[in-house]
Amino acid sequence: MPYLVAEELPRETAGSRFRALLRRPGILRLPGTHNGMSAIQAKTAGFEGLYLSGAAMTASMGLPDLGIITVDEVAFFIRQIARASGLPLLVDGDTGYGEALNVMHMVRVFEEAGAGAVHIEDQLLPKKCGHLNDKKLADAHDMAAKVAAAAKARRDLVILARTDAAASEGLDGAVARAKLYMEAGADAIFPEALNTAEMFRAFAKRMPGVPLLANMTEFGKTPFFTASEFEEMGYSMVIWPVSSLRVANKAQEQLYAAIARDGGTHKAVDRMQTRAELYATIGLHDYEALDASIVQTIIPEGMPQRVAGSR
Ligand SMILES: C[C@](O)(C(=O)O)[C@H](CC(=O)O)C(=O)O
Repeated sequence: MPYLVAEELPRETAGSRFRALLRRPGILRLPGTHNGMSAIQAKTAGFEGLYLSGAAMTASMGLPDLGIITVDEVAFFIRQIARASGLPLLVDGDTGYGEALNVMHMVRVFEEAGAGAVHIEDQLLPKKCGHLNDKKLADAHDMAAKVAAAAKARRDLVILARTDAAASEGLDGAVARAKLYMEAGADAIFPEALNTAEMFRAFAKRMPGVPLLANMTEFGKTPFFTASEFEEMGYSMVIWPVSSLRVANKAQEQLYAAIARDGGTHKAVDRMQTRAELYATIGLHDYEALDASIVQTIIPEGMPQRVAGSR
């Protein structure tokens, strides 16, 4: 049903619904959804929580993932995904868009926009995809201050601290940072760009009792593991951050090439979501039925009728 009907809206905040998912047994599977449409499609496939990737969001805007977009631009994406799906969403908060006060502002804006969780990372700007080389790391205590600021600003939002330290400081450095960030108030840890099963296992073993997130991004440093394999290695959440956008982008690229080549879309039609499928996905008829029911029922009697042309 449309998000417009109050009684259809979730009563609990997105943060507490995200926590509830996290408390359940089994790994929490969070596919990346780069807009409202993909969020609906992921929900239809059975997912109960979603991920909003900085890489996918910026790429969909035709921009690189260097931390150059703004909090309000991200809020626009959060709102459409939360609204269209009604599901709790983990949002990529990059480096928090600045220092402590900026992080607090980000947390408030994201939470008000409908996010259930956020992750912030210990890179310096311009930040990079965690699977690239030569990342510049923030001082661990400066990052801990950001985590503390985030924890102070949130109501229910789940705070994940991401550490990009494994590449430059090794597993010991990543573990030491993760422990510091937990002491500063993080709820969970995202160890970025681990590259072997041994590394994933060793990290989890050294962080007992701490919810951990695994990033199954393609074309990066992490070899392919399934959700069950990550669970077995000690992880409580897994994201496939950019996959939906990668697939959509490839399909679009082929479409434009087909129009340029064939002078029309006629050869691409069998690869399109049909009009009927599109309307069914967004629930057009539910919105129309809602409008019809309101127009039918809400006609106050005894109200003076406006005569056409009168003011
Ligand atoms: C998780 C990530 O931060 C993202 O923006 O989704 C990226 C994903 C990617 O670039 O593949 C990352 O730094 O891993």
